[in-house]
Amino acid sequence: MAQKTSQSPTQTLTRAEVAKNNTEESLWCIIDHKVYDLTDFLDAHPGGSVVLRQIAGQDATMAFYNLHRQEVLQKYASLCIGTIEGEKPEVIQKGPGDLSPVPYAEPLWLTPVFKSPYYTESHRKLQRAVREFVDRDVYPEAQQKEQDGTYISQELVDKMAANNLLAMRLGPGKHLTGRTLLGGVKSEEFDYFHDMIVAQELSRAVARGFQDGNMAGMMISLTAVRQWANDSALRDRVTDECLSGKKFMCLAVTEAFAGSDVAGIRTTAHKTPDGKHYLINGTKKWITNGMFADYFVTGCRTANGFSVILVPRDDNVTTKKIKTSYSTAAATAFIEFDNVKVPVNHLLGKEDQGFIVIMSNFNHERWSMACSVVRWMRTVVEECLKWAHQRIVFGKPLIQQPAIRQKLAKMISLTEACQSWLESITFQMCSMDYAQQSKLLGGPIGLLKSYVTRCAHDVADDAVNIFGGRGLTQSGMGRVVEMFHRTYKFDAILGGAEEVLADLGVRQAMKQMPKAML
Ligand code: HEM
Repeated sequence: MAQKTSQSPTQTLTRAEVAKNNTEESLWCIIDHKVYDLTDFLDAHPGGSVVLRQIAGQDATMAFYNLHRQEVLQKYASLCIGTIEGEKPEVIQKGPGDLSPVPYAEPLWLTPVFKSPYYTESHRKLQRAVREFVDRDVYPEAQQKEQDGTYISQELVDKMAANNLLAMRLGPGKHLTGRTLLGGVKSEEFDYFHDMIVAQELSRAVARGFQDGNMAGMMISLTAVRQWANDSALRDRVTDECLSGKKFMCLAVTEAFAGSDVAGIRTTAHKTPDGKHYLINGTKKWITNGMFADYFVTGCRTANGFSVILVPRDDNVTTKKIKTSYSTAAATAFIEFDNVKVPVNHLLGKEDQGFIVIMSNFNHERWSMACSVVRWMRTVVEECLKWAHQRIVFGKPLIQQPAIRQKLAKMISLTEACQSWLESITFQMCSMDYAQQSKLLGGPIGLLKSYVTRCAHDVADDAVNIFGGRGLTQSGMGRVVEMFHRTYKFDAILGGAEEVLADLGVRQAMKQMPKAML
């Protein structure tokens, strides 16, 4: 029986030496040409000690990759005691910022040799820098918060603010002036393709609740303040507070009484007799980031219509946590406004004419959601390709089953089709001003989001079938697929339900219809 020793990971060992360490007193195995000492890990192994005793002293590479994600080995790197003499690890270890070598895991413009008319070196620089930031700084916290349901840390918010990631979330505009962006990108270069890159890279933290907890509320509400505030001093102060990460903002439109049907809301804003304030009364439901928001961009009924008002939190605002099917890290709230007094300069746009504020603001929100969902679909395609490639079923890799290849073909096609349409719409956004976008792109963006989430439905469905039980399990190999299947509906409902947006798209198209019969 071999003696248990404390070895250095740089040492080389022979297969014969490993074979001698085949008992509970000293249990080694080989995974990808590296030697692991599992003796002290036997009792801690989530898969139990029996399976480890069965591979004691042997090469367990096939068995390991049939059941574990590569990241398991990174997490337990301390168990590695050396490498097999004359052999080299074959598995690719991805570092922070690296592109994936898996086919279709990256959009075509990031795939070697493939070209795109839309992206410049500036986009590539931003993509590299944001990916590295997400891998290093966002991913670890996202995973932890998704699990424990607590909110984003001030430390990460500060880091994002310092790197102008918060500012970039609002899209192109004057709020970027004078800021140096990640990758050395100049603020005047920043267009909607840069914006798309930020949205898509951030969703690579694969934590759907945290993804919304990560300032999604500000992203969809500060845009309305920037565009529609009547008081420029207020606009600039609030912008500075939010983009520096000192204050938090959310969009408070939906209610128990009205979801996508914005016209049905019951929260009221009555002017005080002196005309200096509004008194806000009512409730809001499903408000992303509402739990920690300092400002609420709130849809209200006013004397003769609907208005949007920036409401600061005070003692008359109460927020209660709502548990949804993704993590409470999203800080989703039920809100009560009980006689909240707000100065009239907090009105956004004109009184009773809030629809244009909400509707034009929706475009960027819905488009951003489409960006993230498409990236999620791609991540799921990557997960399925990796799994089908390494999972052995009926004595051969899963990918050798034609039924699985049919599913993958469909998933890849849907993802590529959605990305291409997204890029085409993004190009239109780059060449239109805000007013043109509001007038002409509400319909196409509605159709895009609606179609993308329908495709997400199909991708999620096929992915779970490919993963089997693991696609229903919140840890281990299938955890990304499980999360996508559980949460893609957020994108199908939030920001306008699938059917409502599809209908909007057709109604808007009909407005352009020539009067004459054709
Ligand atoms: C360095 C060696 C190993 C480490 C660090 C390790 C770690 C883990 C971890 C963290 C899990 C939880 C699931 C996950 O996160 O993927 C797990 C599950 C499991 N492990 Fe290991 N493991 C090792 C080697 C092995 C080997 C060699 C075998 C089999 C021969 C094995 C069999 C299993 C099984 C059967 C499960 C349950 C999987 C499931 O429910 O899908 N493990 N292991």
